[in-house]
Amino acid sequence: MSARPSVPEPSGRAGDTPPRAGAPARLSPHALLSPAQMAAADRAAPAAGVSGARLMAAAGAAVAREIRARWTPTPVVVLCGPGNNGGDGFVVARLLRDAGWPVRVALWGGRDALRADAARAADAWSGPVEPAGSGCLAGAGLIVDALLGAGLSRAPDETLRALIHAVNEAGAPVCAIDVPTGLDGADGRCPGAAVQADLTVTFCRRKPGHLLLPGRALCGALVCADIGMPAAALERLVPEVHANHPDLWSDVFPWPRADGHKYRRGHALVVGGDRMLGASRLACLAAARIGAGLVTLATPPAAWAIQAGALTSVMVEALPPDGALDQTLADPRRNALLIGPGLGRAPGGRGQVLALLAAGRACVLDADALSVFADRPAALLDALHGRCVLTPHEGEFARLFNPGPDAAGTAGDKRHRACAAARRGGAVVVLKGADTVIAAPDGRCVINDNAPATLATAGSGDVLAGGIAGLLAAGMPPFEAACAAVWLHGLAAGRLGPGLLAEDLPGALPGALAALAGLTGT
Ligand SMILES: NC(=O)C1=CN([C@@H]2O[C@H](COP(=O)(O)OP(=O)(O)OC[C@H]3O[C@@H](n4cnc5c(N)ncnc54)[C@H](O)[C@@H]3O)[C@@H](O)[C@H]2O)[C@@H](O)CC1
Ligand SMILES: Nc1ncnc2c1ncn2[C@@H]1O[C@H](COP(=O)(O)OP(=O)(O)O)[C@@H](O)[C@H]1O
Ligand SMILES: [K+]
Repeated sequence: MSARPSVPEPSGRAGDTPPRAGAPARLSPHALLSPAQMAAADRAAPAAGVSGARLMAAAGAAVAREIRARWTPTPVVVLCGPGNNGGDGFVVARLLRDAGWPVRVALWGGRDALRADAARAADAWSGPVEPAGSGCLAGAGLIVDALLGAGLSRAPDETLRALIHAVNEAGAPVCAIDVPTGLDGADGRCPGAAVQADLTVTFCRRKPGHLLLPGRALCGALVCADIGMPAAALERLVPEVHANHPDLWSDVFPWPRADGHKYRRGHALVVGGDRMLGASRLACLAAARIGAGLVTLATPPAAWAIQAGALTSVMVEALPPDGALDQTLADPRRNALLIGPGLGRAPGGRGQVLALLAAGRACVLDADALSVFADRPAALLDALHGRCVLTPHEGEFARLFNPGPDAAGTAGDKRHRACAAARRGGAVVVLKGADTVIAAPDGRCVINDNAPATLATAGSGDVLAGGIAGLLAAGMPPFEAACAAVWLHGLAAGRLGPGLLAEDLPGALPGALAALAGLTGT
């Protein structure tokens, strides 16, 4: 197995490859840079030996290459804006024309607005430059969006909005340079209007807005091109967020050991309710498939016979009628706890959650284990500890963290809300969705991008919660366990394809684990 970076510390540089003596550290390829960080790298590049013009030439060449790899020659309209994004557009125009493509260029904003490298790139374009307006798109077989880059400084004004709408209504495929215009690369939001691209070519590193919705959906296919940014220009950047990838956590993945036995692989305890019985079963199966050596389902007595009849390798035990957990927690080898799937909102639920938290063991709280605290979130948040993982979807998250007297003050984009919630709770927060964000109380943050839309089906969250519990039982630290389970969950779903039911997911975990083993050389 090759040496891999670990997930970075918030204020450190872990996560990036250790430097050779005298050489700058290499920024993790999974780091997501803010537009401000990317701009700082652009500014630092010349002192590190690579001029802005060279970067722009490489950026334009990368875009032209990606276009030529996907489309056959067709009339292209390149829409250029007033900044360096527009400069990249002029380079693309020249390269495509040199390759024999029919190319027209339309400029949004006056030629005098172009500065430095962008002005020089415009000078190197010898063809005509039309004013950008809806008419300039007539006859386009492909539109190149070089209007604005990632650092949107304000919502598009009326003329830009009209241009964006014209692009989206032109009926031609769109290749966006760096980001679709109107999308804020920092957070994935688009205040006003944004270009809908089929292909987006960005440079050096992706930005959070490429992964977070709605940004991700606006990008179409995303390519991150190497444009020769010198390592020294990136060396001072401390990425605050990464894209989820095994490189971030595979070094602590709990593969079974040749000298192991089932107790070494951990014992996950799932506390179920007396309704929605399938939910806790799905969680148990996922916990066992992903790596726990033993799994026990503790169930209300009324559900015992059904659960015991439906499960084989998972042990099923009946709780006392009052739901007290002291007996079931008496065995300290039950080292990872899960409550929530199928719990329901019966009055005893809160007490059970607090009892599990009081045990101080690794613990996953999902679904109703979160919702039962909707009227008094502080009662839950104050009881959490550093080995807890919360797995809310947006609805459950809002119940706990919406601004209010108890709130974590979680306004803002999805990443910042998840991070604020993790800080407030002192626990790992997995804020689920197509762009699941995993945040740790120490500031680490990962965005997942491998989950297919077929996961939007009842019970898939129960499988995820069980997967996290299984990895916790097997000894993985909470943040890494959450990242790994989310990634494996997405991969398993992707491998199943259309028609997926939540009950298919545990059975698809072995294939996903095998793929992980192959990827990491385990
Ligand atoms: N990151 C890199 O490694 C490289 C980046 N390059 C390109 O440089 C771009 C960044 O260049 P710039 O910083 O000049 O950014 P832009 O090309 O996005 O232009 C910024 C200009 O647009 C204005 N603006 C921002 N939002 C606006 C709005 N809503 N309405 C009207 N005007 C608005 C700003 O005030 C500013 O004048 C990147 O997106 C990329 O395409 C490449 O040229 C070279 C390498
Ligand atoms: N459109 C989507 N694309 C990708 N993943 C999704 C999408 N919608 C939901 N998911 C994922 O599916 C799971 C759903 O969990 P949850 O909402 O708790 O459902 P349930 O309670 O039915 O199990 C989460 O892991 C979530 O991230
Ligand atoms: K653009």
